[in-house]
Amino acid sequence: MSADIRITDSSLRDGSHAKRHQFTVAEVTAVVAALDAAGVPVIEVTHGDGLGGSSFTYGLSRTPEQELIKAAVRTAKNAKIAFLMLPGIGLFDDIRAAAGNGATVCRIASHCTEADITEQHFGLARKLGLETVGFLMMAHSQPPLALARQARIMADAGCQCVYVVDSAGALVLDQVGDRVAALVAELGDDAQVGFHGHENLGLGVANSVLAVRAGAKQIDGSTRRFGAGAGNTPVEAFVGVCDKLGIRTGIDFFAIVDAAEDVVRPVMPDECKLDRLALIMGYAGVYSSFLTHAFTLAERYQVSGAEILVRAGERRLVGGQEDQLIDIAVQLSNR
Ligand SMILES: CC[C@H](O)CC(=O)C(=O)O
Ligand SMILES: [Mn+2]
Repeated sequence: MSADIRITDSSLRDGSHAKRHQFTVAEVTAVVAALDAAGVPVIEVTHGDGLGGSSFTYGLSRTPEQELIKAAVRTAKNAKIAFLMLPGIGLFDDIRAAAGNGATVCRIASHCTEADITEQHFGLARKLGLETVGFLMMAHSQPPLALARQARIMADAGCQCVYVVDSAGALVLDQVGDRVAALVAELGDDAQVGFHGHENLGLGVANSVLAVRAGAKQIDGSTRRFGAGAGNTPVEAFVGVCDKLGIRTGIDFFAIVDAAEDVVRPVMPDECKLDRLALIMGYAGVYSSFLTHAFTLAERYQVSGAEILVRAGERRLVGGQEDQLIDIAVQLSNR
């Protein structure tokens, strides 16, 4: 069946944050088999913070991510396997290794004002024959035209689809449509536009529909919302909504619903909940992957996780500044 949009499932990458990076080969194999059978066209597999993310700062992986990528490639019959990398966390050699292990979609992420740090990485990925996707993270923090200018930098560097990434789950409805439309107008036929949503204000599906209406051709989600914060746009709900709206995804609704319940849920440590901390992240515009760090620090320093996140929002912290969460927790405990 041909599709109007392409969905990338990020459960095995964004979900890695919620899993504290403890995936096993058996879990990845089971999830990839189920998603592939349901018709998911692209499955992302990497440490939550991308290639090279396994570290004290971001959390050590249980299984080397290249082993997980190999298992995913071995298992998928039709789906392409994607990986994420953040320049400075991962290195060129990590991209080469992922390509050598059979991944074919290279997703390079930067904070949404810093697209120029991705230029060399897109160049390398294209040289290796990889399909390229760019992530403009924390997209709520910049207005549409500023984002579009950053998208142009990525497209000129060889990126084939630039994503508006709502890392904090802070964007609300038209704020998504306006940003996607600005990128579509800027990029024209030079690159597609995508949208990556988080559920922190409960809007992942609605925001993704507005992204499609504004011209997005690629949409991210995670089955059972298995992602950072309150999780990502739930793929199974989004597929059901698309079916009803006549937007073809190529994914079988009943098969993805079964995969969510029978295969993905058992791999998750807990449901990704729309609870107090997740809501605060969406409201205050805080990077979703800070959630597990806030939990750990709240316990270690006997302070409020909610207050850590509110202060992180006030400081306008971006991905990569996880160590400042420690500073906030220490200040709160000395108070
Ligand atoms: C650390 C990378 C980050 O989790 C990428 C992403 O999914 C987002 O910004 O939402
Ligand atoms: Mn995310």
